[in-house]
Amino acid sequence: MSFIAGPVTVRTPASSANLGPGFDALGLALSLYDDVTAEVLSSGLEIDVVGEGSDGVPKDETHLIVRAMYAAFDLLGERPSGLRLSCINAIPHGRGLGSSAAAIVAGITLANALVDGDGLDGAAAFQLAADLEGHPDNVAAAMFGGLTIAWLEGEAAQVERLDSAVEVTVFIPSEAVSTEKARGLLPETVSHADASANAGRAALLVRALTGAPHLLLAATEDRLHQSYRASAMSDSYDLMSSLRADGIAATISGAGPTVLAFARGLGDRLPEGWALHELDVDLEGAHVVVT
Ligand SMILES: Nc1ncnc2c1ncn2[C@@H]1O[C@H](COP(=O)(O)OP(=O)(O)OP(=O)(O)O)[C@@H](O)[C@H]1O
Ligand SMILES: N[C@@H](CCO)C(=O)O
Repeated sequence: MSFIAGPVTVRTPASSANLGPGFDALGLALSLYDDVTAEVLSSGLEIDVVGEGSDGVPKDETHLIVRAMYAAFDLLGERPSGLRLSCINAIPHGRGLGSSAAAIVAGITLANALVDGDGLDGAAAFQLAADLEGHPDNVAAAMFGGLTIAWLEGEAAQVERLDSAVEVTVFIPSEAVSTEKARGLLPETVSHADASANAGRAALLVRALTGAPHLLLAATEDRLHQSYRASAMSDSYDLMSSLRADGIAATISGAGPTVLAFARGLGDRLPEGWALHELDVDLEGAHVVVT
């Protein structure tokens, strides 16, 4: 196997998972991006990070993008002799906007682009991303763009992708909550009534997000995860509840603590010290940037 020298740049979108009732299944790609450039070196590993996470992420082989690249190269049969990575990050870490999924998908997409010949096909790339992330919802949206419905057939990750044109505002608190911590707050079992309520709302949500926005408030009602996680993100839970009480469809984005609202013009609801972005749905997913 051989490699091209590069450099190659990959752009990967942020994503919001769950969207209320679609826990671990629904994902929406958002117009906030990380750009990562990689090139092959004769030896060594050089990593430069600008923007989100620049102070926190490791600059060695434990860097998540490098781990994903190596995992893809290992499936393909060989790693390059050395690598240089340059990351320009806009997706905040540990906020529920799919930063880890974007890093994993960027790494796999870059590895494919640096191989001189056939890389992993779409199904193999998605399976690897879902295995590395541990659940498929964010990686589906980051890889394919749009609105994604992901599920598992045994261990095999599956995805169905739809277009969506909803407008979104995200409210991002300054403090992170790790996905690991937020998942640890979930109960082992839930009631049949709660499970069936979520199944109905999740079905309705797919319709609401693909051309029936008047259904969004009802369709984003959740009983499976948001209330269980409220203790780790009480300001976010309060903001989401107050937006919903005013008729605005709002959810906790992914594992939180970002609040996502399907509306615009909400600047007056922004808590002090938080950041706000008005975003569109990204329809492209991760892709090589052609210059
Ligand atoms: N661009 C990146 N480069 C390197 N490491 C990253 C990058 N993005 C995320 N990570 C790693 O992933 C961690 C955040 O992952 P985590 O799953 O907790 O949150 P998230 O992906 O931002 O949120 P969510 O999964 O709820 O959408 C970071 O602390 C960092 O270790
Ligand atoms: N579905 C996941 C998304 C975060 O990665 C969760 O809520 O834990």
